[in-house]
Amino acid sequence: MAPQKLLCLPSLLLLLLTRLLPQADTRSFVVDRDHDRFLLDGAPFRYVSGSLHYFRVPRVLWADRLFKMRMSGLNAVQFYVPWNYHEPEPGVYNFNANRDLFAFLREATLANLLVILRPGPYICAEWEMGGLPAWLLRKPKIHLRTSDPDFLAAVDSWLKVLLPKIHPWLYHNGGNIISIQVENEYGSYGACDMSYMRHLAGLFRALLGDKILLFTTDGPEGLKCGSLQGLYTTIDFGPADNMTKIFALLRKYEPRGPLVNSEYYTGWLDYWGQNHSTRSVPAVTKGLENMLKLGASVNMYMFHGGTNFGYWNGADEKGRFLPITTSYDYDAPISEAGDPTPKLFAIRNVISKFQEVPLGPLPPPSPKMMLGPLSLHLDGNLLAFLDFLCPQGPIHSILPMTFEAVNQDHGYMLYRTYLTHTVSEPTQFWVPNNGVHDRAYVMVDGVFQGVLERNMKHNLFLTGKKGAKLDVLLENMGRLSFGSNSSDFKGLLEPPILGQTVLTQWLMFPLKVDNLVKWWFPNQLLKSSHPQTPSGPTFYSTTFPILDSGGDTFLFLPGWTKGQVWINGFNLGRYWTKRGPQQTLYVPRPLLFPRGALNKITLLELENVPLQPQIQFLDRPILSSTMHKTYIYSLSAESASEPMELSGH
Ligand SMILES: CCCCNC(=S)N1C[C@H](O)[C@@H](O)[C@@H](O)[C@H]1CO
Repeated sequence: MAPQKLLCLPSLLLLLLTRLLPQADTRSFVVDRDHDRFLLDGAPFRYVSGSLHYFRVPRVLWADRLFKMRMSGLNAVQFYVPWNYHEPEPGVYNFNANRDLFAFLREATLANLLVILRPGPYICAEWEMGGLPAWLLRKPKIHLRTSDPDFLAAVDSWLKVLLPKIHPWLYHNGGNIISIQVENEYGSYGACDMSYMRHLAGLFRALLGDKILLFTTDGPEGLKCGSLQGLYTTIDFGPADNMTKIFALLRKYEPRGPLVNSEYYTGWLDYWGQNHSTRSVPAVTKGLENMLKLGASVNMYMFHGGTNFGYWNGADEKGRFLPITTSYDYDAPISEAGDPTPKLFAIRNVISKFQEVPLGPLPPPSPKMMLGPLSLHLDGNLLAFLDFLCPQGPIHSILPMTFEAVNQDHGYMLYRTYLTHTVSEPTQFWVPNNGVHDRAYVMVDGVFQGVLERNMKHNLFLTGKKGAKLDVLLENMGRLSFGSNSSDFKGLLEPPILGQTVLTQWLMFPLKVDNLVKWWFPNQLLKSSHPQTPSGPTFYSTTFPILDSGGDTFLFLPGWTKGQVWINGFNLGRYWTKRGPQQTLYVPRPLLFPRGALNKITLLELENVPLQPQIQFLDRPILSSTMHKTYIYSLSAESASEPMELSGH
């Protein structure tokens, strides 16, 4: 509990606590270089930690997840602080509700977990732009993660708000934060700008004082540019890596002091369109045991992955642009739905060989709910709602502008132009220099024509009369979170070409889809909207009650193609049934209204809907299959029976 909170306790309890708790002035967490170990309050200490990202778990579930981590035998929790989650606009800060970092710190204290904090400012984490706010790119020439004055000015302004708030939570001040990481795997970034790292180290030291342990984390190949005199050097690697070789390399940078693996990978991330990643239990536990035998301190990345709700997923570029999936299950010891897995029990068993594990059972898996199939009704094509999606009206420019140039950070923007001449023969429509960032849904006079995608060869041929409306809906699939030295601008980065004609004179409509879905569909519009053929960007919805007490559930969208889902106004994230490997979206029980009230689900389908626009809620996730067929799970009392194949899709 933060020190200032102690003061509101009844005086007798306060007196008792101050007798029991080590006094702030005797609290310490230091490196003992004589014996290659940490000391906590003067006693030898080794942390066995796990990563849990509060920004990927609804606040109401934080205590549950942290309790399970403690019961697994962990004595610390490690997490990042995403800058873009807390400063949505320059100078505007949000530490409320699901973004209440300090409530999470309190929950970690109550779970008797120490904290290893990683405030970046860059965090990677498969998070949108690696945690950096997209508004930085409103200065297009900014050089991220360097001593570029524009970048440093924004970093200083943010850290001068965040770090003073963190100060009271430092362990020696009575809080639970034992160490703080500066930047993140800086050695993996091409810039290698040491004045930037020195600037950060100086700022952290100035704002946090000289007692807190500051450290860096890098992969083996990044130690040269990622480590810095005065910051304790730690490393990250996974079960398949050669621990002996890597720790020997680390010793070149930290000849004395405890060995630390700050990210021991228990699983791995998933990309849309790639196979689901897993790491085997024996491999993970063997590597963990070997490190603990060496006396190393270890943080398991991830211990609980959670979900990339909304538009928060990031992306990687490995030959081509690869957006991260909505699920961040990570094949972690605690599943995306918060359930203990066999991997957790195996890890708990290893930890018990080295230190006390709390007595008592792990909570069982949470209750799960099945529901449906539910039929959705057509609300109307996206274009029918344009005035409500862009109430301030369009921005005009001869050439198309990026999302960042019109202050639109996430989601969708509509680009509109008019044909200056009739195109009677099918004519190729394309964007030079791979300029579609990231997916474009093309319509002529409201009729869906097809899709263009970043890094993908798409041939799209159009016809249209002079004066016809050419609409291009651009989807931002999430900004690069790793590696790229260049900024990941979104939108139409080049003017599209139709045949031999460069198309100019564009209207840009930044779309506030969440506001429309969250607050209201204009009911009078629903009656008057003339639902065209249900293809292209289209809204569907329905309402439904849950049965008995309900439970966690997994939204299954058989036959749908790709889009976004909201439940009771909460942006659940992206689905891409057609591409996989994720086929279901995790729906935490607290998002649903109790029995007797009606829940509302809204879909924005971007391409094509199934012949029967139905959805289902299953009692289990499907994270590793690319469905080329349409399945409907026949409902049965005990659980989803084998899927019944309906039709090819
Ligand atoms: C495929 C390259 C991914 C780069 N990220 C790597 S190596 N990782 C290290 C990084 O520090 C962490 O934030 C996570 O991003 C993790 C992968 O889950």
